[in-house]
Amino acid sequence: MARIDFPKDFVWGTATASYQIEGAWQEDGRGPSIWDTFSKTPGKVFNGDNGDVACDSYHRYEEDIALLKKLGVKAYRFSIAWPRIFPQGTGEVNEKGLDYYRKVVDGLIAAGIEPCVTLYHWDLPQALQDKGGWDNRDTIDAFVNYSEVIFKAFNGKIKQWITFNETWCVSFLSNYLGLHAPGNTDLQLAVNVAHHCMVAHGEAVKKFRELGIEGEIGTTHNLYWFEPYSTSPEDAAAARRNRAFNNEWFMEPTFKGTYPQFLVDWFKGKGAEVPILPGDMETISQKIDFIGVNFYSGGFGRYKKDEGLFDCEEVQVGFDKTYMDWNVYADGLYKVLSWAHEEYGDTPIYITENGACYEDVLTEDNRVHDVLRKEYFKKHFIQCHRLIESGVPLKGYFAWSLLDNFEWAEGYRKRFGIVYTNYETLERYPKDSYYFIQDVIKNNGFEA
Ligand SMILES: CO[C@H](O)c1c[n+]2c([nH]1)[C@H](O)[C@@H](O)[C@H](O)[C@H]2CO
Repeated sequence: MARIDFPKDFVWGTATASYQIEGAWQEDGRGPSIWDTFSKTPGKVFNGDNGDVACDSYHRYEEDIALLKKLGVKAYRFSIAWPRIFPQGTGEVNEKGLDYYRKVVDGLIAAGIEPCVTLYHWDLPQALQDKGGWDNRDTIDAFVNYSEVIFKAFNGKIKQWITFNETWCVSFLSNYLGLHAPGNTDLQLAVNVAHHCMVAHGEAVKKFRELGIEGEIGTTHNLYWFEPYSTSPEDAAAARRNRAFNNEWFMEPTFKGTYPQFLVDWFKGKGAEVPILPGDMETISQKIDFIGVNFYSGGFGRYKKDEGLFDCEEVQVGFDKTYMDWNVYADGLYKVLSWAHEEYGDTPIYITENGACYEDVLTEDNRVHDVLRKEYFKKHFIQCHRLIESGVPLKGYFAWSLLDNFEWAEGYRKRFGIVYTNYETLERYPKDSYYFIQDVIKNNGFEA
């Protein structure tokens, strides 16, 4: 058995998001978000599930903080619900909304846990969507206004700031594939949304710097490792398009201030062009202090004419699968972050999400023996260690997720938590994976 030891300043954490855990959807002045609308649109979410109650963390946040403290994490990543702060997206600040997050942040700090806050994890105020949402450039200013209120309210308390969670999901998953809120299926619209979200990210970074807010700011992109099935040029080109759709389309603007030209041309051929205004690319590529990467899986693809958006079909090569039918491809984590480091330089990296969904069974004595999830984490921790040993500036890891929670279009049937949530009683029960991670954090390593 080989000993795997992490640097003493390595940040172990877990992650959640507002709409997925808070519930209290109409409490204390919260306005409706696009996920309230989408989840209550018949056929959009499994079983008609919605976030009205979720894990009720709005009322049970102290239980969550106690679980985090017992777990031994150094940091906790959560998101702030814009509709709690500005029920109509802009206008007057809803102080009661801010009060909730003041209690969470103060509770975390009292427990010795660093709050790491995502400003936008998909719950756009519906009132802004009614005016075009991210397709409307006015939403950029609304986001900066909202961000400024949060920056000022928590300056000195929150030290790690993430502007957006997964602009790929906000744009292509939600506005081209139509699987997430608001559920559009238009490529040009999705390209507009992606661009405007990245401009909004850059404008928020500028505001953060202008205000002299303490701490570090970055953004989180979901990176997917995707390789050609064969060495044929057709497979290589097809796989590169598919990978770039997820990775380069967002990382290039963020770090190089340009879009990958081969994909710009490809989208142009599909009738979609990027609505760049003068100054946009400089704004998007504002220097950031870290990059958050969400990694779950990867795969192989080959050329197949007229298959999907990129003439590319995924090829099954025998990976084990999670309950989301995602490949368990831990080496992909090493490959994608090595690639990102090589391509985009030495900006510190945090894995802001990594985890797995399996069919969990709660035993009579309220235990969950989630062997497969433990194995998933162990495999990915080893790859984290390989990355650190290889000189990649990997500074921390946030397990997704602290709790079983509202898994978007999959509703509550898909569980990612290291803590089991009983949705009838809202009781929380740590799973075996929780105790595994607790031990890894305590020893800052493990026997591989
Ligand atoms: C392809 O996976 C994505 O990177 C991804 C996976 N996940 C995410 N993004 C979101 O950030 C979370 O809100 C989800 O709950 C979580 C699990 O589905």
